[in-house]
Amino acid sequence: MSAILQVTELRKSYAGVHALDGVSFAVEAGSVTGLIGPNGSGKSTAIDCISGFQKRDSGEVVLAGNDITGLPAHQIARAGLMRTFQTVRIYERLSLRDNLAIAAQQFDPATWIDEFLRTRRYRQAVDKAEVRARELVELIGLKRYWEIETGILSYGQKKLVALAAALMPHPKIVVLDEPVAGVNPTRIREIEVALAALNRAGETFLIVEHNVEFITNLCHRVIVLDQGKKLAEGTAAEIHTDPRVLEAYLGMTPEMAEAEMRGAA
Ligand SMILES: Nc1ncnc2c1ncn2[C@@H]1O[C@H](COP(=O)(O)OP(=O)(O)OP(=O)(O)O)[C@@H](O)[C@H]1O
Repeated sequence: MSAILQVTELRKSYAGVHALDGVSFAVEAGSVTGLIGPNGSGKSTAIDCISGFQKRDSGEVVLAGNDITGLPAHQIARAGLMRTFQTVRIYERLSLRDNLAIAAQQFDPATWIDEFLRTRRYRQAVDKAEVRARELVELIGLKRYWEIETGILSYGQKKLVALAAALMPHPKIVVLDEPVAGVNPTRIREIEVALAALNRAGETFLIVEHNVEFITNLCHRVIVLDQGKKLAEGTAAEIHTDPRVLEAYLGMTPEMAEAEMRGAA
C-alpha cells in the first residue's frame, strides 16, 4: 500500500497553546486509520488544519502526491479529501435519494446550462450519481429508506447519510470527526459494519474518535496524539499494550488495562 495522505510537521498554536507541535503521519490508501488521544491532545485541530477548516502555522499536507497545504476547504474537497462533522449536516426534509443527489451535484461537471437544456452530459452525470448513490446506500444498510425523508432516521443513521453524502464524489479519503459520538450504543455497531463494508469496497478513512473499542475493531493503524505531539503509532494491538499510551491516554498501567480487557470480554 502507498500513502494517500501524508502529513508532515504540522504545527498550530492558539495564543501560546501548542495545539499541534510538529505532528507527522501517513494514511495508506485503502486503510482505516484511527486518530485518538485524550481531550485537548490536538485531534480536532489536526483534522481541521488538514481539511482546510483551520489555518495551520507550518507543516505540509500532501494528498495523492499533490500539495494541498493551506488551500481553502472547498478546494481540498475538490482535490479529494472530504470530511464529516460531529454534528450531522443533512437535509432532513428530503429523502435519502435527494440528499445524495444534491451531494453529487455539488461536484459534478454539468453546468446550469447543461441542466437547463437537459444535455447528454447532464443526463449522464445524473445517471452516474444515481448508480453511486444506490451502491453506497446498499453498503451502509439503508436501502429501505431510499425514498424516505431522512428526518425520521435515528441519529446514527443520519450520521451514515452524512457519510454517504461525503462519499458521493468518489473522494480519495474521508476524514470522520467522531462518527459515533452521541450515537445510541446499539446503533454504534451499525456504523462499524457500514464503515467496514465501505472500506472493503475500497474507501479510505481517517477517523477521530474517543470510542476505543470502535477504533480497535475497525482500524488497521492507530495514531495516538498527546499534548499536540504524536505519542505512538501502530496496530490497535500494539497501541493497547504501549505503556506510554496506557499511561497518557487511558491513565492505566499495562496490568490494569489487561484486567479491563478481561472484564470486557
Ligand atoms: N479556538 C481555540 N482557541 C484557543 N485554544 C484552542 C482552540 N481550539 C483548540 N484549542 C486548544 O488546543 C488544544 C487542542 O485542542 P483540540 O480541540 O484540537 O483537541 P482534541 O484532541 O480534539 O480534544 P477533544 O477530544 O476534547 O475534542 C487544547 O489545549 C485546546 O484547548
